[in-house]
Amino acid sequence: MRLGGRLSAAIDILTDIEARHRPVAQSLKDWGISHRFAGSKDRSAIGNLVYDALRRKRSYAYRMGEDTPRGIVTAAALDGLGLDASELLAALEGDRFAPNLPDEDVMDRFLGRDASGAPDAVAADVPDWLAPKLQALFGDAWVREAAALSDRPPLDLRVNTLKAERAKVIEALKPFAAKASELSRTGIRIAPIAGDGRHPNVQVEAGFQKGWFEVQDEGSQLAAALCGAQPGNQVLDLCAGAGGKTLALAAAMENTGQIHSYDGDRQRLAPIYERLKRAGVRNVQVHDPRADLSDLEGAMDIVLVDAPCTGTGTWRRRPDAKWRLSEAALEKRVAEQDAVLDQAARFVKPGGRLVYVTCSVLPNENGDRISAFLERTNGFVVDELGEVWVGLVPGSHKDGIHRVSVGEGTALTMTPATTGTDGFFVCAIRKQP
Ligand SMILES: C[S@@+](CC[C@H](N)C(=O)[O-])C[C@H]1O[C@@H](n2cnc3c(N)ncnc32)[C@H](O)[C@@H]1O
Repeated sequence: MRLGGRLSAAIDILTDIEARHRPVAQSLKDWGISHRFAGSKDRSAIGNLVYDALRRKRSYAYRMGEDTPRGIVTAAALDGLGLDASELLAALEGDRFAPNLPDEDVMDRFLGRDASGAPDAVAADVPDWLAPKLQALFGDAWVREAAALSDRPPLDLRVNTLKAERAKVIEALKPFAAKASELSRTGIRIAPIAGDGRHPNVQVEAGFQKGWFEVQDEGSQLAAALCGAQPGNQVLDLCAGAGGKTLALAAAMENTGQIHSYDGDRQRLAPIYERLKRAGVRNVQVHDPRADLSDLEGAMDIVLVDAPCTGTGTWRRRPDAKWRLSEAALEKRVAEQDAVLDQAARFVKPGGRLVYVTCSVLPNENGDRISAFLERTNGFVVDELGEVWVGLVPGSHKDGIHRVSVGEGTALTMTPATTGTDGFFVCAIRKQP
């Protein structure tokens, strides 16, 4: 396909997403099924256009002066491919599949204009109702923080230290310019996609098949590391899902002690068995939703609650979720978070810790949930995670991350703008002996 056909496809897919409120991955997949002639490069290029357009939907529409799929896909092409208007039009010449794009002077105006004159929520590329919530957390920096949630994300890997050293994995992934992560000691980073390229499918690499590494955002790796799990510990991963954090904890515990991995949804838990096997993990017991966990009550050194959340911290990877999120969905998540915190508390042993994690940056889902929990539950105090962070991350400074005062302690919020990771919140609360 030439660029014209790719642009037309991206416009069709965006129109479908908007008309039918469909997840972007689903729309792209359906398009692929009904256009089997399109090659993998075409699919990635179309995917980039659609994702970029969704990431910056409002600021692109403002700068282009046109809030239509055509307007924002054109913006994504100019921005993402680094073309000027005449280069874009020249690339479409004689292409009968090319869409009818905005005029050249409109494109020139787009390129000459940033979104600084726009209302804050437009420049930040967020729905209006979320602006006050983000402002409450980030203060004057909120537009910059929110805008960074619209960047293309890197591809992050976690080295499975049960099977390989980081240098060995980096060497194996040399063709992809893989580099040691800046913050996570077990992390490897492959830079964000440039232009119309794509990330390598690292899961077909021999190293992946051998269990040397997992795909895991650096923020998720750090959230697991902040649990401070030690060899020999007893740990309950209460919202284990497909096991991303379970695997990281198992490696930190050097395959000793015991991790109990549970999830309320059997479907989400299903991939964990295969992943544990590939990673060579032997200290995990998986409990399906029917399991009786009462034997674990009052016995855990660490209970990890990787809570169900709105996922605002992952908007770089799932930009469509940003526009689908509603106040009702947020309220539903908040209720689930309160319930799962109450459920978790009874498993913590005296002197043990409950570590609460979300991949959201919204205070309602984060510090507010812990404050509410402390109000209705006796005997827990919030740890000082700021110092733990400095100890964990080589060369870091305590101002390199958002510290959030909760109760008498400090929780942390990671963001693309500050830590270069997805957005994550981590708070550790200790059960008093
Ligand atoms: C953020 S995801 C977990 C991701 C996973 N820990 C990882 O690192 O890959 C949240 C999970 O919580 C589960 N969940 C929600 N409410 C729950 C509850 N009350 N008890 C146990 N699991 C719950 C959901 O099924 C979902 O899999």
